[in-house]
Amino acid sequence: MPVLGCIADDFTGATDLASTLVAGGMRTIQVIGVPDGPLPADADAVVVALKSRSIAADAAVAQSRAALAALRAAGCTRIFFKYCSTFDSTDAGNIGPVTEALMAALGAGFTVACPAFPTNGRTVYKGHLFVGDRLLSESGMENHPLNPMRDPDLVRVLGRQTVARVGLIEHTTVAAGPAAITARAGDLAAAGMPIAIADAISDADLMALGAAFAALPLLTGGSGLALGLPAAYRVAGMLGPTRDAAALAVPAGHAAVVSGSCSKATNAQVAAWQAEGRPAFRIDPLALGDGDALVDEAVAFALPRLGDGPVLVYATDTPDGVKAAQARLGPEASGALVEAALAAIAGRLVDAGVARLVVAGGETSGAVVEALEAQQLRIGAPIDPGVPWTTTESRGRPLALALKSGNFGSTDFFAKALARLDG
Ligand SMILES: Nc1ncnc2c1ncn2[C@@H]1O[C@H](COP(=O)(O)OP(=O)(O)O)[C@@H](O)[C@H]1O
Ligand SMILES: O=C(O)[C@@H](O)C(=O)COP(=O)(O)O
Repeated sequence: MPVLGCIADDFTGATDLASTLVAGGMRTIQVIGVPDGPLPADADAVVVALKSRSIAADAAVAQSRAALAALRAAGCTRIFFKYCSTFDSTDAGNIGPVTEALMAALGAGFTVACPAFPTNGRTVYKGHLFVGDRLLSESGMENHPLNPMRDPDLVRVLGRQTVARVGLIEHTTVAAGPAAITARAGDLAAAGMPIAIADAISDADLMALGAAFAALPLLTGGSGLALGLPAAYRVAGMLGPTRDAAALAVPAGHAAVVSGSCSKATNAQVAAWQAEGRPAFRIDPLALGDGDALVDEAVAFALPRLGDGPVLVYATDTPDGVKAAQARLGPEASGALVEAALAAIAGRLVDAGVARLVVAGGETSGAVVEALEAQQLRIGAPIDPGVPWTTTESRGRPLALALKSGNFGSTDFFAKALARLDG
């Protein structure tokens, strides 16, 4: 019976968390959307992937509550709400509203919020989120198409999204270890702050937070906060021995990359692909909207080339390009239009024999995976930190999928990911 039930607010975030749990020796499955049937009893952890990061807060709350009910029915006694290591949200939510709804449903008197992921350069110090050596608000995330992050002070950011007051567990406390951390949590709860941002600047900090909070009914954060959980559950006698990540059976077939992320990292990855002379087709949002003409053109570009190697279809653009599209179409409408086009293209490529697909971008991955009607992902080894290969079935066909968070991956990620399957 699974111990840990996870609710992820996007699909790349879900595979990131699942990858961490697998690396910690937990048998983990990822399910797409709120499960409507029984969950496998032989998993240690179940990660429910929602596409709830950028939708209305009440819809995100409803979906998260439904996921919680399914996870509790499957026997999970610990719940993890996974959001982005760059705390992607707006003042309307959804991190705060979903956290408060899950706390209420679980009767949780205290929970922690920690997006730190030091391996990928996200650290939290004095409640401020850094990406590499820059504050969140100067990291490129201030230009995100859907949730620009312009305030790096997470106590303030989360406080704007919650009814409850938000406290801080400072680094001096975290560095002092689990006993100091739980004492501080008790003090904050008693002082009327039932949610606290926790500082963490190293994996050792995250291990201490995991050990301190493994018994809480609800944890919230990035995948880094899960680093210490497998060991803590093992110490508590809740888990069997460490398991090796299952080797994936990778299907044969053509390969493609679909990219809708406009992050700095993805822009560099698209540029690196093109600099190697690899085939790439650009989707211009301003040329979409007249039926499926551009979708047809993209498919017509890709199909004859697939026999020679992987093809990239991308809407990825610079902040100025995104601004131009948003000025004409509006931020939400341009995002939705591009997502729908990329999802349709991915579906047609898979129908035409693509069996290995890299998708860049969390919302983009959500749209693509929903269009492919995938229901469960098996998690394999990481390509880069936070991005594993996975396998699934799309309408009866086996499919290898790598869902790349916009901000993750080395510059040569796309080619590297596909080469990894051949190796
Ligand atoms: N050229 C573009 N102009 C406007 N919006 C775009 C463009 N390309 C992609 N988008 C949208 O930007 C959003 C990127 O979000 P996402 O896929 O989650 O990437 P990330 O993982 O970098 O956050 C999606 O909604 C996508 O459709
Ligand atoms: O925590 C992270 O950074 C990722 O797991 C994540 O949530 C990915 O989101 P996107 O950057 O929108 O792909």
